Amino acid sequence: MDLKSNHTSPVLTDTSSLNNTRLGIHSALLPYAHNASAFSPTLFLTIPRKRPSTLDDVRSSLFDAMKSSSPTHNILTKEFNTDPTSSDVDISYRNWTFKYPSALASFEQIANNAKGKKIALFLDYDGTLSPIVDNPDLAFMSNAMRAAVSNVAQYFPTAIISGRSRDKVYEFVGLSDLYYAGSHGMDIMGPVRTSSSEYRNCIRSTDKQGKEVNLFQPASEFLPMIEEVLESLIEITKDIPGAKVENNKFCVSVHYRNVDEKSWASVGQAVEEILKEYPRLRLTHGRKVLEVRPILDWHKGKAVEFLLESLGLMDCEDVLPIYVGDDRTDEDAFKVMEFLKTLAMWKKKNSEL
Ligand SMILES: O=P(O)(O)OC[C@H]1O[C@H](O[C@H]2O[C@H](CO)[C@@H](O)[C@H](O)[C@H]2O)[C@H](O)[C@@H](O)[C@@H]1O
Repeated sequence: MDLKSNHTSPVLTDTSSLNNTRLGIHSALLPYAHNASAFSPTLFLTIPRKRPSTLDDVRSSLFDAMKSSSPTHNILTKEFNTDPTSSDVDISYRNWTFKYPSALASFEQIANNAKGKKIALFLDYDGTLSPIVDNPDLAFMSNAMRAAVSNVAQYFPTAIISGRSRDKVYEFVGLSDLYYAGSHGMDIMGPVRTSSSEYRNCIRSTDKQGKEVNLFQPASEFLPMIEEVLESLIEITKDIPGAKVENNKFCVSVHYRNVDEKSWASVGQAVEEILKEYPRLRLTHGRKVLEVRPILDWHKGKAVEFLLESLGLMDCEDVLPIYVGDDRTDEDAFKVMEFLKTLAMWKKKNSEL
């Protein structure tokens, strides 16, 4: 998978005027380009987006999305502490856990698969390293967790991939031996590649310890826009009790965890209202949070690819990347994991022919 020529600028997929959503196909199959116009439309999957007929449709679909991305505590804890055959376990959830069993319960199998392989570890922060708490500013990780991460980083390259700003997540984790990607991968501090295939758009920088690093910020041109939208979001939500706007540098989080459920729709409407003025920004959902980010073909999965490439681990058959995450935004990284696994199996099969 060659990322050499890729990192000039991830594509802008401004689809607002097209009334459809384009999903970039896997980067192994397509080169990035400076701008959207350089992309062949055939390189995208085009998924028609249902046109809502009334304003109420818009409101209720956003509200449904806010509810569905905020699963109840009940569902979240079932897997860990109740009898999975108990009658109140939701069948579709049970089917889901059957298809995707807990990795913790399969630790031995994972360890066996890892034998003889180089592991690269990618960790989400909120809900993975730290517990979910009401106040995002107080989502501290425990000392035991910090020690575990520090320990694992002595053995394997380890990176934190978070929706938070890179500085904030570094402040929480406080470990210098790791790589950090903030803003859902749009702000990566990674290793300097020793090979000749330097990324064109990386900025050579130094980390807090003075070590040379590569900084990759594919959304840097959006910074003024994000700062502007941040101010507007703070203003428009200021009278909704419990709503909280968080500056994540290249994206903005609008939290509704502490908002009365009756007012969730007001939060959604306020955000949509502001976004009408910004067709180059889009909305994604996390755990009781709406996230505003640039319309870039860049996410946590791309950040994982970028770091693997930077570490010189992308084309190696003996590499086992592991990603641990709990949120919708981590799905992008899970898809990359799946793809890399398929690619490795395909390569192995071909080499045996
Ligand atoms: O990618 P992550 O590291 O998982 O970050 C995703 C978002 O996490 C934070 O919000 C979530 O955790 C908060 C603290 O537990 C919780 O109060 C909130 O409801 C959750 O959505 C963070 O505050 C966001 O900015 C991140 O985007």
